[in-house]
Amino acid sequence: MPTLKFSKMHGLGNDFMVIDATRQTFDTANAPIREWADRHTGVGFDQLLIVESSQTEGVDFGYRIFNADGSEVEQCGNGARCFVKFVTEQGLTDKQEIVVQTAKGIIKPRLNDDGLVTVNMGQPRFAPEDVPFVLRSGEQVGAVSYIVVKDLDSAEMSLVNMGNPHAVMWVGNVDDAPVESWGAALQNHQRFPQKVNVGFMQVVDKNHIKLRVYERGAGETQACGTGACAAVVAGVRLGAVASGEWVRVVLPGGELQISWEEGSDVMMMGPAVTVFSGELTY
Ligand SMILES: N[C@@H](CCC[C@H](N)C(=O)O)C(=O)O
Repeated sequence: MPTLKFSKMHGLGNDFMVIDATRQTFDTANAPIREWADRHTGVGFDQLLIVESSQTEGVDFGYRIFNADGSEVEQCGNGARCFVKFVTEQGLTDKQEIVVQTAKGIIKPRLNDDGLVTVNMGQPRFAPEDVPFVLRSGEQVGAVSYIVVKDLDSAEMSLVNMGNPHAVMWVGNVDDAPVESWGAALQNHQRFPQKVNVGFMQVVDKNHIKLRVYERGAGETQACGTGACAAVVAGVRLGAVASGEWVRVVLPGGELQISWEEGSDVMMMGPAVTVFSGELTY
């Protein structure tokens, strides 16, 4: 039976099992990811992160990400911060800023002197088919009738791709937003054949938003880094959030700082924590 060393990490409560595939053999095809993700009988995590070597000039590492349901995804913001902390703590690099290849492009996480991590998350994409769209009153989204949202009779969702797909809805109060029901229904809506991460954003002021995210392949998480980036991008485009300034994004698990202006890369800053390291056989 193969044995595997791993670390358990989290970024604002969005938790990860992190595997170093540069110094041990790891075959994702045979990995029981769903079993490991189980919070009662496994390690328990929202995403599995795999650190790989890179053969590409100027790129330090490869980074693969799997959701708790076993699906492979393109990007993970909280994971990127844990990634840089992991490769530093494990002695895989002594660089403060590393260049990482993900399934959808390059990201550049940097470990700051104060222990926080800043990540250049690259540019958001707005494909022509990703223009904001409106669900009208009475439209059926999965099993959920749309009329429920307060006194609104329609809601616009901004579709922002941060490498992975996000739909961001601007709501009056995140505390009573229908995150579970709407998140699950929208995620499986025919409009999103690849499924989607659904964010519920409350704008407190131009430099402060609150956010809850129902993640593709994991359900509602304590925090979603790419979701926070997508929400700030959506907020800037809607004129509700400050452009080119740090915006506080308060999630159930804590706080991130995100900054973006049209035409620029999205910057994210926040913590990354190692919980424990272990070894398992499978
Ligand atoms: N928690 C993540 C996002 C992980 C991937 C996402 N669930 C997807 O399927 O796209 C983050 O911090 O960005």
